[in-house]
Amino acid sequence: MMSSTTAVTAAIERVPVEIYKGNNGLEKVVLREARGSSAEVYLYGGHVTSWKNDHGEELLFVSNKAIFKPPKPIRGGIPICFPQFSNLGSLEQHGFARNRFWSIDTNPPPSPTNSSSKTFVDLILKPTEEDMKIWPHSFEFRLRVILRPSGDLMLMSRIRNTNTDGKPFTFTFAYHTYFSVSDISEVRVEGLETLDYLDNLQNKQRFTEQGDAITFESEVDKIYLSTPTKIAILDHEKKRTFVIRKDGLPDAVVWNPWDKKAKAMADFGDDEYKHMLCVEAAAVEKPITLKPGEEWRGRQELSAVPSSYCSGQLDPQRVLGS
Ligand SMILES: O=P(O)(O)OC[C@H]1O[C@@H](O)[C@H](O)[C@@H](O)[C@@H]1O
Repeated sequence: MMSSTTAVTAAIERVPVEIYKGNNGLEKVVLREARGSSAEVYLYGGHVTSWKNDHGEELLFVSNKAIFKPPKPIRGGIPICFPQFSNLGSLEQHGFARNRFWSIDTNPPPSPTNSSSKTFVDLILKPTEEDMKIWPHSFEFRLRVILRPSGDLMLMSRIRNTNTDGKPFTFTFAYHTYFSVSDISEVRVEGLETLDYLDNLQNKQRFTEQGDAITFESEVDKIYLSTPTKIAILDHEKKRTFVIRKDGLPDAVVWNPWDKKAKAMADFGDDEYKHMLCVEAAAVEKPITLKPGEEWRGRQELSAVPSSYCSGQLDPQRVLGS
């Protein structure tokens, strides 16, 4: 549903941000690059719901049954998990940032990472009085979503402790990215082999990954620890490779609910598990603590590149090398 467009310009040179009414009238920002790529970000959740390449192909998965209605988070895209990942604390699952209304930050402090890209939006989340009843801390969470001329999508988060009571706070975090894949049984993940992980399906027990590459034939819910800064998702059928580059986010969660859990989720189609995979750049094992005035940064950059390889013959260096 596309209706009124508003141009928001800032002092810096940039492409004006387009704002539309999206599903259920919720506002979304649309970013477009000259070569044809695009991205959409809902203010509800600060949530990227679409990332398309130059050919207009959607690269993120969003469920056909996704509920675009507060307080339910949107099923798919890139939910932001903050200030708590999963159920690792007293807050609701994955924290509250994904079901709060963010604002456009028209006057963000300078950021060193945006020298060349002009297509981006700055969002900000600050806690309400109600939020502070459940998490008694004052913070400013700035999220910049950048679409590069190449079509790469970058998310950069800056979280600042603005407590005036002198108290530090501690949080865990994830970019809960749902990648769109042709067929989960044709997908492999590279970059996590031989690493330790906590298995959410086995009481978060710690194991060491043994296989050459990670492939999928049943439910998976693992938190890989101290992961490299690059991870690749190879979609054999689609001949597409996603590359995740991350910074400040040592862990990587890999999740697919598979058939049984899919059926139990109201906002997820019974067979949709075949067409998605979550690989989530995260900071989980070692929670982050900020003193008043301190700021944390966590960044992920996503690329989608054509891949032509024969299963089992991939040289990981070719994908993961810079
Ligand atoms: O249904 P939610 O709250 O969006 O969570 C989906 C999944 O998110 C993953 O990150 C967790 O590891 C899983 O345990 C969880 O089931």
